[in-house]
Amino acid sequence: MFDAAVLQGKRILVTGGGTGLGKEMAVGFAAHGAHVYICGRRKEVLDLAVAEIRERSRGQADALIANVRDPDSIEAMMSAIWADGPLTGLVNNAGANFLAPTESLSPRGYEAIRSTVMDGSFYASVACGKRWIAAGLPGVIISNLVTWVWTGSAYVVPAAMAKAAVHAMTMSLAVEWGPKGIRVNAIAPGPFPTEGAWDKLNPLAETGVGATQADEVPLRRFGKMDELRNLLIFLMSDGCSYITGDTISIDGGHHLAAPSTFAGLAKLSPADWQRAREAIQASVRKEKETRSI
Ligand SMILES: CCCCCCCCC/C=C/C(=O)SCCNC(=O)CCNC(=O)[C@H](O)C(C)(C)COP(=O)(O)OP(=O)(O)OC[C@H]1O[C@@H](n2cnc3c(N)ncnc32)[C@H](O)[C@@H]1OP(=O)(O)O
Ligand SMILES: NC(=O)C1=CN([C@@H]2O[C@H](COP(=O)(O)OP(=O)(O)OC[C@H]3O[C@@H](n4cnc5c(N)ncnc54)[C@H](OP(=O)(O)O)[C@@H]3O)[C@@H](O)[C@H]2O)C=CC1
Repeated sequence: MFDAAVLQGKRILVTGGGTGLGKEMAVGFAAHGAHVYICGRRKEVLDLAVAEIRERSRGQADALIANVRDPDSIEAMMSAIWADGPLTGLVNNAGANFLAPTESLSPRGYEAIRSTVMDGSFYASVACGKRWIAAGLPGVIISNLVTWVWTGSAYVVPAAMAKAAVHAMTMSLAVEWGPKGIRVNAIAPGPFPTEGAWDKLNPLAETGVGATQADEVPLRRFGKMDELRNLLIFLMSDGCSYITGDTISIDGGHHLAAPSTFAGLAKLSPADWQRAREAIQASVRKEKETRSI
């Protein structure tokens, strides 16, 4: 879909790029000419991921250990990267989440998710942004959100709240940093099964509902990693130079068919629809009989 050199010369950090969606994005960036950096909290996982990214992309990849919940750890990572040259792009991808009834969450449980998603995205964005601004360089920030920024979601309330905060950051920084040549966008994926997410969000047969079910997606399937890569490569490329401040869904229409909509009516037969129509019309007739004008 893209020229193999479309990201030549780019230097892109993907937080949480040692696993799941972040690793898949990193493969796409590196295969299209970028030097990718990934970070996370597990050295062995990162080392294996770097080897895999290099092999699958035939491109350049390096890893740094960093905890996005800790601003000092982010600063140390950025200093180490900048010592070899400035980044051109950042993907705020590191995330944390688990299913839990909200009334059961302790302050520490809430804090673990909020600090990873909201604080981590803020600290990493500012660490890059201040360096780009000081050097008069352009830059691109993309945050990996979820469609809950529009719909919310029960049983994952801290994650929905924190992602919504990063959605607000995206719109706000796009305006503040636009005049400095920094584009700030986000993506809102629907279900792309990964071990990390499914372990936390679909741990039992009984937890397989709506959010993690392919048959609730209008396109009737999960997302594919190539589809995710195509969007990320485009958003990161110079060809995307007039898009900023946007959060783009990539979910097969999932959030538009959310449980809060009438999506479940897909199961009605033509005979059911006929009975529904008769019932509605009967109600309208009854109301009409009592109209005064
Ligand atoms: C549209 C559809 C798209 C389809 C669906 C896809 C949706 C995508 C949206 C987002 C998805 C993701 O981010 S998926 C990414 C999933 N990957 C991850 O989560 C990786 C990172 N996760 C982690 O680091 C850990 O899992 C996490 C627990 C969050 C933090 O680890 P820590 O070591 O910091 O924390 P711990 O000390 O273990 O725990 C901190 C507190 O949290 C509490 N806690 C931990 N697990 C708990 C649980 N299950 N229920 C209640 N409370 C829990 C503990 O009791 C502690 O509180 P006290 O008892 O008070 O001390
Ligand atoms: N899979 C899906 O269907 C969807 C996923 N998303 C988003 O995609 C992103 C990736 O999720 P996914 O790949 O599925 O899940 P993973 O669990 O595989 O990815 C999460 C990554 O974040 C890293 N991470 C977590 N906490 C920290 C931290 N404090 N500092 C540094 N790195 C950290 C983890 O590494 P480590 O633990 O080693 O630090 C891990 O590599 C998340 O933001 C998620 O919300 C959005 C919508 C749908």
